[in-house]
Amino acid sequence: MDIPFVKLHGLKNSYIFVDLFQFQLEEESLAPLAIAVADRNTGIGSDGLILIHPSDTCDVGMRIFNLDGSEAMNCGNGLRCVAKYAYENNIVESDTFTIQTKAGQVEAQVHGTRAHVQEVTVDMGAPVLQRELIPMQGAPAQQVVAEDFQAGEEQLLVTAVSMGNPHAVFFVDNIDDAPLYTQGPVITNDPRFPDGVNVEFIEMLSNREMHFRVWERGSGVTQACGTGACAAVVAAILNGKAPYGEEVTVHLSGGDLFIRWEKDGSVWMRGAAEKTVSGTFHWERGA
Ligand SMILES: N[C@@H](CCC[C@H](N)C(=O)O)C(=O)O
Repeated sequence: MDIPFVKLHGLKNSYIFVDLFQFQLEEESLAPLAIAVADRNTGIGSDGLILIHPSDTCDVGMRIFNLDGSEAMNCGNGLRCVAKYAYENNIVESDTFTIQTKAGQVEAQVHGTRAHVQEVTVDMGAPVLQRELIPMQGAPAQQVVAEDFQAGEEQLLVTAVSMGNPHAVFFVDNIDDAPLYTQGPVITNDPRFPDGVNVEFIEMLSNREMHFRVWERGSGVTQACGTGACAAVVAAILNGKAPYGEEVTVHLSGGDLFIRWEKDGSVWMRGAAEKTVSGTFHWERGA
C-alpha cells in the first residue's frame, strides 16, 4: 500500500499526518501503521501518527496514535498542526474553526496566510481536575494538588490534571536534575493511574515562566507536549505558583508555548506549527 503523508511538528513533537479527506485507511491498520511510520530506522521517524478526517460535528476531525500504537484522546501540538494543514489546504473556510477530538471539540484560530500559517491559538477547553475523571485512584471528587507520591526511593508531590488526556505534574528546583529518564518510564505505568499517565517535570523561573520536560505515555521523552504544557500551567496555578488569566511562557526542549488559564474557564494555548516533508510511505502490513 502506498500511503500519502505529511510530516509536521509542534516544537519538534513530530507526527506523520494522513489526510483521510483524500485517502482511506482501515480501522485495524491504524495502530500497526502508527508503529511502522514512527520507527526512526525502518519508518519515517516521528512521535506517532495523526489522522485528519471529516467530522459530522466539527469543521475537521483529528485522531492521534502514539509511537507504541496506543490511541490517545488529545494532542495539543497535533491540534496546531491539524489547524495549519486544514487552513493551508482549504479544508476549512475561515481562519477560526472547530476540531473534533476523542476528548471533545476545540476551537482553533490560525495566524498567517493560506500559503503559510506560522502560529495557531487553540481554546483547549476547561481542564478536568476530579481525581476519578483523570483518572487516578483514591477518594473520588477530590482534586489532586501537591499530594504525596512515593516513586521508588523518591518522595515526590504530584498534581494531576486531565486535558482530555491524563497528566502527572511534578515541580522540581532544577530542571537539569529532574528524574525524567529514571521516574518517567516508571510513573507513566504506575497503577495509581489506571489509564497510564503523561509525566511532566517543571521548574518555575518566575510566576510567568517555566522550564518543562516530559515523558509521554506511549511515546517516551519528546521535545514538547501541548496538552502537557497546558496541564503544567494549570498545576502551577493550582499550587499558587502562577496567576489565573495571564499568559505563562513554557520553555519546552523544542521551543516555547504560551498558555493562559481563565478562572473557571478555558485553557488557551498559542504556539508554532511547522511542516517538514511530504511523500508516500510504502507499507506492507505484517512485512
Ligand atoms: N504530544 C501530545 C500528546 C500525545 C498523547 C499523549 N502521549 C497521551 O497518550 O496522552 C501533545 O502535544 O499534547
